[in-house]
Amino acid sequence: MTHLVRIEDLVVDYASGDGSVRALDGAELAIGAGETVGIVGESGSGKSTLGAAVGGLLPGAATVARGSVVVADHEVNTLRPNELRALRRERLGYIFQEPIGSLDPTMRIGKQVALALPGSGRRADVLTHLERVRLADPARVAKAYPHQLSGGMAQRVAIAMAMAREPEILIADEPTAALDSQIRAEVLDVIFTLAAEIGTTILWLSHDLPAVAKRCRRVVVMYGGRVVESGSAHAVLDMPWHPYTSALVRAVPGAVAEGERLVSIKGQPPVLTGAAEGCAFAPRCPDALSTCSVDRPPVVSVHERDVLCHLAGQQVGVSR
Ligand SMILES: Nc1ncnc2c1ncn2[C@@H]1O[C@H](COP(=O)(O)OP(=O)(O)OP(=O)(O)O)[C@@H](O)[C@H]1O
Repeated sequence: MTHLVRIEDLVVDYASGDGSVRALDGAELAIGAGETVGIVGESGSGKSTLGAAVGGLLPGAATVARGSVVVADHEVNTLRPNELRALRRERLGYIFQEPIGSLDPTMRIGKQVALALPGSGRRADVLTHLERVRLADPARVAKAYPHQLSGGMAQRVAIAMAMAREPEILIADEPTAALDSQIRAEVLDVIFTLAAEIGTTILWLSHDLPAVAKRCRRVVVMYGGRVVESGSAHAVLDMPWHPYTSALVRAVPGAVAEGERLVSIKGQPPVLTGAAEGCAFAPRCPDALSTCSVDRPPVVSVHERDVLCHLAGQQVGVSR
């Protein structure tokens, strides 16, 4: 299988006041065309950094210390600025958490959508694109300024713009986190339906495990800047092999039967300043062996699932 996105041994550091923070610590990921992928993990696990790295959108404070990001056969880290802009324009779409912030406050919506379209962006095309994201009264929306829209409407406009050129890959960084729960499902429906119609691959960075299980074929679990488990969303979330995935699943309300206590993951996720010595999850892992805090775990691949755990070989076929 040729991969649309291939990330190998990616290490990204952020310069900060007290030194540097390692956000990605040897992340590995390969994604095929047309996949729907949910990337999950606690805050600080590196999801946003990974998503930004795919489009060469890392902020100025970030340095790629090692590794490669190949998107549609282009090594993103070595592209010239104009090549990178072309890659983003032609092949990538981004949706962020704060829809209003991603729109220009001084420009009417219609004009902004027209600018996102290929060619001259005629009025009829603008209205068609606003209809595609199921906005009622597109003519009125086109005349509005961003501050006149609700959060859900603004996110639909942002989706229309991100999908205007029918991108090969859509990177959606917690696109519904700022919305009410009912609107969330509607916005996710719009994203996933449109992407399926166009054939766009989705990379959805999310905290919402049940929604990922429902909508994505594949799940990627991140911890301490590495992908610790990936595979079919149903298989991984129904029967996690990595102790971290297992803890994450048990921390979801609804994952436990009525009357049972919700298990929170004890301890805090790490803030790395360099390479983790062993497994970054070892200090919080109930099953850690002595080797876990000193040796970095290798990737174990079994039944189309990749697991980064010293125990993985023993977990095959075993529900945790
Ligand atoms: N601009 C920045 N400057 C310094 N450190 C940063 C910056 N952006 C991210 N980090 C740090 O890098 C690590 C990974 O952050 P990242 O935002 O990629 O994680 P995340 O999983 O997306 O978190 P969240 O779910 O909260 O968005 C964290 O320790 C974070 O504090």
